Amino acid sequence: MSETTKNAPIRLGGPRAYFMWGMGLLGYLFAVICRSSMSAAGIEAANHFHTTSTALSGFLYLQLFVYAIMQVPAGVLLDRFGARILISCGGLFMAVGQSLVALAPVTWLAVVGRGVVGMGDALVFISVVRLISAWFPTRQAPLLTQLTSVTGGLGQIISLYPFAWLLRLAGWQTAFLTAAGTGVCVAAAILMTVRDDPHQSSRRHERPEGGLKSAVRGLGSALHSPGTICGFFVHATTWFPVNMMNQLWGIPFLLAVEGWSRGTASAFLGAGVVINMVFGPLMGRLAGVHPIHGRAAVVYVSIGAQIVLWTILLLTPGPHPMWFMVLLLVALTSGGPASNIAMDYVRDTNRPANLGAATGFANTGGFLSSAIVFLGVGVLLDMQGATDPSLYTAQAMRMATLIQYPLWVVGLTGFTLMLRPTLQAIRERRA
Ligand SMILES: NCCCC[C@H](N)C(=O)NCC(=O)O
Repeated sequence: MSETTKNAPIRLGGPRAYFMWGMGLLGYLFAVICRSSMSAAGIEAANHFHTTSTALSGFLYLQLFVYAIMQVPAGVLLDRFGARILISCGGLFMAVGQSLVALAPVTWLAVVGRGVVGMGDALVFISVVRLISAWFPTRQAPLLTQLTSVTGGLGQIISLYPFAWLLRLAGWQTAFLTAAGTGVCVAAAILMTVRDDPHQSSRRHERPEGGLKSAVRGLGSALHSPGTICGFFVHATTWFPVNMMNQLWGIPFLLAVEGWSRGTASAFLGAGVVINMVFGPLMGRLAGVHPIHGRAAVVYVSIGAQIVLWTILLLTPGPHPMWFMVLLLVALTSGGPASNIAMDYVRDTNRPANLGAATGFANTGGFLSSAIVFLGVGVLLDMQGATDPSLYTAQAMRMATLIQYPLWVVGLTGFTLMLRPTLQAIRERRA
């Protein structure tokens, strides 16, 4: 590289930055397609493995579990090897996982395949967030993070329509092997084109001194930063209610408490995708322009609205008027984009060398709280004798969803305690 190029001022946020982000986004879109492909396969999956839909939900748990426990190691690896390597490896892992699902002669091998998909998936989102921090100015990064989340979410639509269509037309193996082949192409494209940092002179990640040990020490420093813990609480407190409704308990709740049909309940929850598209860019812009008061306001308003509307819902008899249910959906959906503000607190309070570990840690928050709620609702239903869906009464469902309140109390307390030192750190850094 010539001296001139080396000394040329680096332009953050220019066309090259958008290209790098676009490639990362491609990796994330593929990750979302893979994670939702099994549920999109629906009845075909049950038929293919000669099993029940309930047993198939085990696939979802495993994938989520692997994703969650991999976040911190993935973050440490991200600091060591960089986003380019991690997203590419993520794509390859997912390709291997999808191939196992395609070819598995027995169900347990497909379960392993889904675990491998979860492992690959875990490497991608935090790596794209890391690419954004490297390539865009601080003020623009929150918007790009939100756009990643919204655009990547479209992967679910790709699974539900083109992928499900291919599955019905060409069969199980062809559909899952096509997904696997796509993963290999995506990984190769990212490996060949992405550069982790505009300051690097080649595509090779300039590894920090001290090997993996020093990357693990970086995790220690990341945990000492108030913004990392603040981000963890933001992620843990904003997102679990909408995740609980979308992933598992929304339909049974709406059937039991509101007396809706399955079709109406699915359409209602599906409308959240559109609301998300509005909230994501709005919150991203606000979080970039008003890092001190704007971000905190979004978090408090989102959690506050969710608590108030859930409380009204649980204290008043159903069916509730549609305008009220729409308000509830808007409040619930705001939790998804609000959870991304976690990444903004992390980014603005950590050294670039520890950013992967810090982001990985914060990103476990919502997965941990979601896991507690997924399981807690089931346990509380069982304790009331509602052991199968035919026994889910409105009263049992209302009682079971009370599990959210202790999480809100812990999360809000943690966020409020960590907010002041986090804002102090942001102010100092910007001064
Ligand atoms: N539709 C909104 C989803 C919120 C995304 C969430 N903050 C998150 O952590 N995503 C990680 C991922 O891998 O998707």
